[in-house]
Amino acid sequence: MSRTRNNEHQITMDLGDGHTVEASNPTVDNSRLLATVDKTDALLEQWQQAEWIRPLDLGFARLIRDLSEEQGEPLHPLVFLLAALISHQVGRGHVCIDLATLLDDADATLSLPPEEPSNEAQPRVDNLNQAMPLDLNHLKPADLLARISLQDCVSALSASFAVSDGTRMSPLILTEGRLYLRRLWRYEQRIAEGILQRLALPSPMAKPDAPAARTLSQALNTLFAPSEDIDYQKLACALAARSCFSVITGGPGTGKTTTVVKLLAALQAIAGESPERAGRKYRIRLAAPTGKAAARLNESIAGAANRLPFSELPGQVVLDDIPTKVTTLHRLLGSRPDSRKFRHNQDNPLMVDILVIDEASMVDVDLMASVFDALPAHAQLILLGDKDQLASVDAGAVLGELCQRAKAGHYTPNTAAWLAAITGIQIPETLIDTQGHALDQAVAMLRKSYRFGEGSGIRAVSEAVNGGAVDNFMRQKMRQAEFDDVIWLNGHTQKPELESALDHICQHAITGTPEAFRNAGKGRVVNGEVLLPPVGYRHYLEMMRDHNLNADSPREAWDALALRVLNAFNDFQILCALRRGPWGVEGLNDRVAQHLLSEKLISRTEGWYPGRPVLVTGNDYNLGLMNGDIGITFRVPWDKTANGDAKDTLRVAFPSGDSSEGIRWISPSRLQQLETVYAMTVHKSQGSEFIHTCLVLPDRLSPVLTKELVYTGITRARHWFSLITGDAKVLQDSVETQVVRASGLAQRLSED
Ligand SMILES: Nc1ncnc2c1ncn2[C@@H]1O[C@H](COP(=O)(O)OP(=O)(O)OP(=O)(O)O)[C@@H](O)[C@H]1O
Repeated sequence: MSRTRNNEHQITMDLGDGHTVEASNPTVDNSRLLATVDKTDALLEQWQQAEWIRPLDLGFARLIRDLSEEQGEPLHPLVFLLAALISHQVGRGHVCIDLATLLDDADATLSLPPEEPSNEAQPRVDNLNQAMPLDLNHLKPADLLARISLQDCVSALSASFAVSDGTRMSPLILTEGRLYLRRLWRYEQRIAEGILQRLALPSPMAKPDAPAARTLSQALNTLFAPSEDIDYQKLACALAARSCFSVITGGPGTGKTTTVVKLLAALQAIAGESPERAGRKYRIRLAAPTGKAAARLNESIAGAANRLPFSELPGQVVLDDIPTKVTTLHRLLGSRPDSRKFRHNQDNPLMVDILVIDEASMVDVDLMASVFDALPAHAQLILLGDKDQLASVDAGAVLGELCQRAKAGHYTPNTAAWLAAITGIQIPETLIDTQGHALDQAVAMLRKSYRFGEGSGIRAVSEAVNGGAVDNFMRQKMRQAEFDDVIWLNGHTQKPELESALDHICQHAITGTPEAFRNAGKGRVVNGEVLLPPVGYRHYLEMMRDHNLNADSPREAWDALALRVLNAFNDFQILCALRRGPWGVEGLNDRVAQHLLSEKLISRTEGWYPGRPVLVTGNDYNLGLMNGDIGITFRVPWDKTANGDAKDTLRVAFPSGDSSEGIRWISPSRLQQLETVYAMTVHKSQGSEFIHTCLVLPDRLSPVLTKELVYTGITRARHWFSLITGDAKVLQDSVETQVVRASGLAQRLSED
């Protein structure tokens, strides 16, 4: 098979059987490529060689073909194609293919051809070049599907043995114009059932004069001081207390943790007052999708619980009634090595009355379905998260979908009246909708940020990004360092020269460039806390170098040093949109290491060396390490030579992860899945927070560059944020691109 390029818009493809077809021209009939499965297979083989689709995608289509043939039913070529495409889409995070959207704009829906390598699952341009050295132009999906109608797809799929509407076993499911892999369709179904079942449970607080409702009202009035403004935290507590399923969403620092702690106190007050429970409090568990997110919630929840006015609450609530230990979801559900199945499921449910999941935007459909499987039918589920963040790495965007209508409220007049009775707050007319769905009544949005002060650029810029436009005024303020906490380091240069821009990033990584911030970052006070100016990696490396511990020092002293260094490493983090290329994690990790070496802050750049920071990239249950954990390599004098003298050896220090201040020291040779982490992808940074983040945007647009990615990158910064761009235009172009993951969950839930 060969391809020749005729002109900008036309490619002739020789299928090797005397047929040629022309591509990229909608007037040309390409349906011959869909004439037989072999022809479609030949085309997909091309796409696979060019790394447009994965071997897995083509393999899946072939498996469907073989299964059909075994049934004596040859597969329709269109079904063969769609089987490969649904597998491709699932690899990109979609739960299904919406056929109408696909036919409307196949290239955009499938992100084919890939503009740029975007993540692990997508091709490398260098590989692409090797695989297709002569001609990178392929017949595109849009060309192939130009004359295919929705009816063609539905007819071919419906007639296939491999496809059903779910009422019989089949590997593919077609429902309401959406094509699913059976597995994902089941996940979505289990999630929808779990939510709808809980939304339908009658609430003992439904009537404002019911005893439980009166206790709730009393508890909320104790927990929340009267306020002139609408207190959305109090409203969120009321809504979430009333329903067996609820979502509380809000941006950084809007008080999700503060609110949930008060909510749990109110629920325990209700349990304490309830005659049926005879004083028995609820069994509550707290979980987060990653170890890092769990550790962060651990830290903040204990503080918030300590501030509760226990003595004034009804129901004799005490501090011990509020759990402060947060576990990872995998640990909670009882993950088993080498198995997708968890120990807790319908047959062995969790012993829990209330489960709170923080950072729920990171939970994919697979894991969320497992949560519903493991929850007893009566158990209340509360999801917390920021709906505007990047969706989960794997398929689905559960939180985003559940919160699609959150901003506009859609509370029914009944809900509004109930809220007024319980909280004394009249919600704005704009949030009331006589047609509100059951789910809307259980979703609360926190609308005020308490973490960032009025002058905060992190707040202003992240809100602008969320709104889809960083306007001239905002860009100018970033360039001129007019915000207290944000700078755009090379914002004055539209398209900086590559080498100097990359060196600029490395210099910034060493010092944090405090002088570029307003007042050189000095004298900032946030919520009563005096902040230190921003720092870079020099800070933690000098802390490591300047210690005076030796072989006689107790292990606790080494632990304390490691903890200080790990905390200091958290003071700065480069975040990249891309993994590969000079602007990506791989290129920048190497380059930053070279700069640190030339500054004599590290001793080498390859292999293991003191100061090397590493990110764990897969769960290791034997070592107790979770994907996302960060460790730092130390030289420690703990081994002995043959004659008993102290001998230096390398160990990687990880926080113990159990909310204690302990450290786990692990020998580098035992660590399997990890990478150096001077630079980290924004995807990997989800659930983490750093004092100062530097977001690096590359010199051209790629499919990963979206509003959600930029928003997530900015909101990882607690106190300081810096931006470096390879092309100033990429900022706005990214912000104008939004991720829409195909899924049917929202529709299923609106059909209640
Ligand atoms: N109603 C409030 N009044 C004053 N300060 C508040 C209020 N709610 C929260 N805060 C403060 O704002 C900060 C952020 O609150 P919290 O940690 O609860 O927010 P969050 O939404 O969970 O943050 P994150 O983005 O880290 O998940 C904390 O210092 C908290 O004490």
